[in-house]
Amino acid sequence: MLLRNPVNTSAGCRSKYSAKHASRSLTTQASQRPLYIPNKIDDPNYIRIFDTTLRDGEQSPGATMTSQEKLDVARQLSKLGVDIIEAGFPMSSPDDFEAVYAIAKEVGNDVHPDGYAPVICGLSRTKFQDLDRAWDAVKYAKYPRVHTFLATSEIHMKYKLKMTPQQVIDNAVAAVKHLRELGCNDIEFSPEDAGRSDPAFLYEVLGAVIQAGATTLNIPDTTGWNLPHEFGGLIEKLRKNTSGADKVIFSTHCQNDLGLATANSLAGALAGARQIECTINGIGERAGNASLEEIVMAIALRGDQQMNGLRTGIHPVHIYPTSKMVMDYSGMMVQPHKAIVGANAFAHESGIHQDGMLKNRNTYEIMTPESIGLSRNPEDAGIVLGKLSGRNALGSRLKSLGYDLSGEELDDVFKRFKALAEVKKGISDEDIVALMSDEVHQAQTVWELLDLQVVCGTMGMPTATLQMKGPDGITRMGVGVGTGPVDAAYKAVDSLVRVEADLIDYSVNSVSEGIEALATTRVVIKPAGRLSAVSEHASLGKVQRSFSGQGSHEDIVVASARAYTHALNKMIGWMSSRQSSPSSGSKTTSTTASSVTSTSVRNSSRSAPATVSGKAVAA
Ligand SMILES: CC(=O)SCCNC(=O)CCNC(=O)[C@H](O)C(C)(C)COP(=O)(O)OP(=O)(O)OC[C@H]1O[C@@H](n2cnc3c(N)ncnc32)[C@H](O)[C@@H]1OP(=O)(O)O
Ligand SMILES: CC(C)C(=O)C(=O)O
Ligand SMILES: [Mg+2]
Repeated sequence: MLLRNPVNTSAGCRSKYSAKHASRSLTTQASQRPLYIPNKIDDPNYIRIFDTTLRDGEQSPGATMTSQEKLDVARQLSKLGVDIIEAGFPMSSPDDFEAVYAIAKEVGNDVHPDGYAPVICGLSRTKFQDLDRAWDAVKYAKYPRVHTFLATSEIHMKYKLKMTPQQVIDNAVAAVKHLRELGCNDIEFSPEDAGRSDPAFLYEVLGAVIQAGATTLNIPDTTGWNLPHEFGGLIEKLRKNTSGADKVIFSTHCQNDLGLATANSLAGALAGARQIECTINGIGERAGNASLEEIVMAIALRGDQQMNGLRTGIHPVHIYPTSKMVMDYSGMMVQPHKAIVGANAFAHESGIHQDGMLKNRNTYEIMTPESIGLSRNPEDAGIVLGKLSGRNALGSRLKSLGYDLSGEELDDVFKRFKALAEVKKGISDEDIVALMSDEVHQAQTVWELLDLQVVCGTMGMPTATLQMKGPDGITRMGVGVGTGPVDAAYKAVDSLVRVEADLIDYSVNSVSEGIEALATTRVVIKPAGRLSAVSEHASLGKVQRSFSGQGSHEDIVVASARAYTHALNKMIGWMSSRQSSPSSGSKTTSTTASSVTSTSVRNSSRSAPATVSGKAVAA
């Protein structure tokens, strides 16, 4: 239940959904928002953005939000600058009534310094009881609106409503008149399933509701059936043939069943619609609705050139924080390649694109991430290193990590980078640093893992027993008890090898498919202790020391133990070379390949969660 007098949050208050960057060029659009008059807009190029995330968006299966969450989203939509917030369907439940009511009272009266306050709208069937409830929920807003609808397609009238076309006209007109009698002067009417309705019948229904007092006519393509030219054509025909069309605003409401919701909405706007109904992240019934961020950015970026100067009052810099909030609250995560707000929308993985991005960001980005409120490290240009990356991208990342390489040196690291990227999906900075360490010291076999047996399950602590051949050629047996099977195996290795190491990174990839897939495990370790982590290299200067190891096996624990042993061997080899080098002096630890049995074991990161393809698992 919501408080009747919710605390008003100040516009300047920062939360985790606040935009970190301001976009100069794109925010100025919003400053000339025309004065709100329900049935007309003084600027012929101005498109009203009607956000229905809290109504149609909430109709996405599983996306219901609490009334408190709806209020938070409404506040955020007001920051974003949407013209109309459809806050819910008040008749649907007491909780939804309360949410719409609270949003109307608070957000609907939060007048911004430029005079803007969002219109707060509630949806209603044509039944008087619903209409009364909707009006009661919104009427305290500065600009209240009720949106009523009735289906007009043959199939809906006949099978769903069981009404004749004349009954549909009569009910629609009665609903609009009833709203007028209640004192509502901002009335939206939707002929549901207009996209599959007979246009001639639509002229009749729409003409009748205009006469009864409707101010906005919303044309829903309820089943996402229309193609862009078809939907644009429908808007054009309706504007031309409906009596009184010039006295109202036409609106689009496009569902996304064929993935055409954004294209259809823009086609509608080009044909004269001046309100677009959409949702954050495109959530909504079935395949969703037209996505607000796509529409707004298409108009912001191409409105001048391709849409005769169309514009909106949205502040794009709040798009990303709003998208994130809606994902968090609704539980509906967008796919990585979702336009504008997907995780990959500003990421570049292939070498040719990365090279272009490093030379000029306009080569592959049509907007900046900052313009939609997404912060990105300015140095990395969204570059994600992987199997398809090239030398320029790797060189640039190395540079940002402190290694200035070119020519043969870069070629060398690049070869090993490609080999690693074949088996590991995400290449982290730790991996790159380890590759550099690998270059300055290649592994030699000091300790060899011969056999490993792990006992684990829900009864008792996981225990590992193993056999390893040491630097002296003698085979020894080690035992370890750990929090998980991998931890136990590492403790067993430690019990024999006895060097101080911190585990920095652990990852597992399966390199073949199926239940018997081969697991490739990769670990990155560094010598424990501050001094031993850095040394000088003739051509590279100061080099951060870390050592990677890789191991493959059908058994993930064996693969992990092999990887760890491999990394330890590299580290031991490096330590012994430091000890024998006259320049290494006091920086080296006392541990060498020949003294490994006398040093104590410390591994501060061992209990940290390890990752399997990016997800946390107990090692
Ligand atoms: C295209 C759209 O997105 S439309 C909006 C869809 N959103 C929702 O439905 C969410 C909210 N809905 C609800 O909570 C419930 O459906 C309620 C409270 C509105 C109605 O619940 P109930 O009274 O139990 O009816 P129920 O949902 O089972 O059936 C809908 C009834 O409304 C009728 N109806 C459908 N649309 C309309 C309309 N626009 N105007 C009048 N009646 C309508 C149907 O014909 C059906 O009537 P019947 O009971 O005589 O057969
Ligand atoms: C209520 C109406 C506008 C709707 O959501 C639809 O037809 O898709
Ligand atoms: Mg809809």
